[in-house]
Amino acid sequence: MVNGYAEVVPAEVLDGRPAGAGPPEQGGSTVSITVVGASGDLAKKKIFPALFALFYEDCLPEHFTVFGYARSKMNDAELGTMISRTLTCRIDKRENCGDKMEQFLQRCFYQPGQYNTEEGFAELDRKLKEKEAGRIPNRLFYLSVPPNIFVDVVRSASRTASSSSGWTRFIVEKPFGRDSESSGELTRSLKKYLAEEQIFRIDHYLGKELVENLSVLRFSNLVFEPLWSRNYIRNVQLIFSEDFGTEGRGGYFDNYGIIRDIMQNHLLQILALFAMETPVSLDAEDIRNEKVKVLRSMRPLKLEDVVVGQYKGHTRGGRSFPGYADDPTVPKGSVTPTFAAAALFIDNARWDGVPFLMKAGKALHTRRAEIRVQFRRVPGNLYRRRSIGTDLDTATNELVLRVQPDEAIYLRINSKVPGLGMRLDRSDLNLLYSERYRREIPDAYERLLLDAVEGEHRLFIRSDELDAAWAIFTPVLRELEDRRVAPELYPYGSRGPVGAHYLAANYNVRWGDIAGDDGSF
Ligand SMILES: NC(=O)C1=CN([C@@H]2O[C@H](COP(=O)(O)OP(=O)(O)OC[C@H]3O[C@@H](n4cnc5c(N)ncnc54)[C@H](OP(=O)(O)O)[C@@H]3O)[C@@H](O)[C@H]2O)C=CC1
Ligand SMILES: O=C1O[C@H](COP(=O)(O)O)[C@@H](O)[C@H](O)[C@H]1O
Repeated sequence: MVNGYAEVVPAEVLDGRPAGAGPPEQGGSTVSITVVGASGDLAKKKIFPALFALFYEDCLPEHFTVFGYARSKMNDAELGTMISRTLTCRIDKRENCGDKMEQFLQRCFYQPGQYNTEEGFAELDRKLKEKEAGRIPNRLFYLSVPPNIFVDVVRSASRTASSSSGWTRFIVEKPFGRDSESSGELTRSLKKYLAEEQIFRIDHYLGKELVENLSVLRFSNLVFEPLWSRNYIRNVQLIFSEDFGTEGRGGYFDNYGIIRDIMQNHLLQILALFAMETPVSLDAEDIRNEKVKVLRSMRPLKLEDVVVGQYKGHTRGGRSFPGYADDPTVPKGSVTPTFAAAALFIDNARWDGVPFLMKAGKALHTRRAEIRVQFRRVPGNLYRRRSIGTDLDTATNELVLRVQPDEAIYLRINSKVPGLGMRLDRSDLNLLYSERYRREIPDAYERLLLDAVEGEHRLFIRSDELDAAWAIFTPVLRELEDRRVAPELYPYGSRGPVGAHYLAANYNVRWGDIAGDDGSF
């Protein structure tokens, strides 16, 4: 698929273009990107800066326009001022930075309007046409608004501001519902107005460099793929932690909790890429078909395989850190988890019996996201008694993909300590990105926005993937809520509830992120 033109889609909606229109002539087209909810946090923090970075790198088409759309009263100049505060150039690309920002801001415009009526979008359509100036119009809408407004925006924008002869696409932000039912309802509502090919459900973890590299590592290195199964892998750990709480987002968060916020999407997407079979090709549908298969092979998560926690206030070094429940936007007595650990299983031939452990939490001691693969022990290890302070029988190889911060891939091995004796210790074969690659790593939103402009769906979630993902988590979420399971309290800035260790121990696992420096368990 090139630029989204070779897809098989219903004739009338064909990505917003009339059937048989064929690809637009080179140079004869334009792309308009409308950020709906332009006054909001995500737009300021991520979307406008990512669009600028793409512009700086000459990745946007020659003719493009950016529109901000929201209810807030603003004019073009005020939008420009708001955006300019958020723009930065990459450290290695400082030359002409100011000029580039100016050129970018000249392409940014604002249209105020409501989300649930068509007037604002009709006015937007009029302005877009003016900017498109007779070129083939392609339009991308980024829904950066709270989820209860998604369908209103799609209804109004698709009816009044769709492209007449080019493509029209919508990027939809998470959350995609709260459970199987509400997610299904959202999908059905979106599909009243859009074809699946027009919908780009974003999971920004799929745009992270290390997550992209996961498939490259697996499928282009002979040394890994043969080991990638229950025969050699003891367990897989997917770990997410943040060293700050829900500050300012408690109102949103309380309705979702950490399982929906991080596990059901970011960690599960990584798991699917990690565990899928080799796709037929790198085409979006081939990759997504494999992800769906692996997700459908997973057992629904059981309550006994979940531990939940919630952070409480803590004072350290004379500084006080508030508890989750201290947030005035959080309802009194909330049992919403800000931490969860879970053991998941894939019932297929490759992964039968291998625990996939997930751990995600806010207000922990560190900010980190990583995948840890612990291999089985070496049978009949000749060197088991030659180590320095480590039992080599249990200190097995571990492959770590550190998604952030300090992106790295390292393999923990046992190695001989130089000298005349025969002593072994643990060392890392380490690919540290900042040492190997001297360029700044693009933000995930840059890659994903570029893919959406190019019509590439590979890193976006298909509706059947979403259904399969919710099927794994919905029963346990319902049970946690029906029973009002009390979360284990943990101090702000700690390593989280001890229950997570007992859960791992049930499967004979120790969390890799808390094992001794020598890797011993
Ligand atoms: N912020 C983040 O870090 C992340 C956000 N997301 C998702 O991205 C989307 C946008 O997030 P974020 O920018 O934080 O959201 P905001 O709460 O900042 O909302 C974005 C804009 O939507 C409008 N808005 C807010 N609340 C309402 C309401 N109740 N009714 C109508 N309009 C409203 C406001 O614009 P105006 O009043 O001008 O119309 C606001 O500026 C959400 O779906 C969120 O879940 C996903 C990952 C991370
Ligand atoms: O989707 C979300 O992600 C962020 C973490 O993203 P990162 O790229 O900064 O790791 C998280 O803070 C937020 O709660 C969640 O909604």
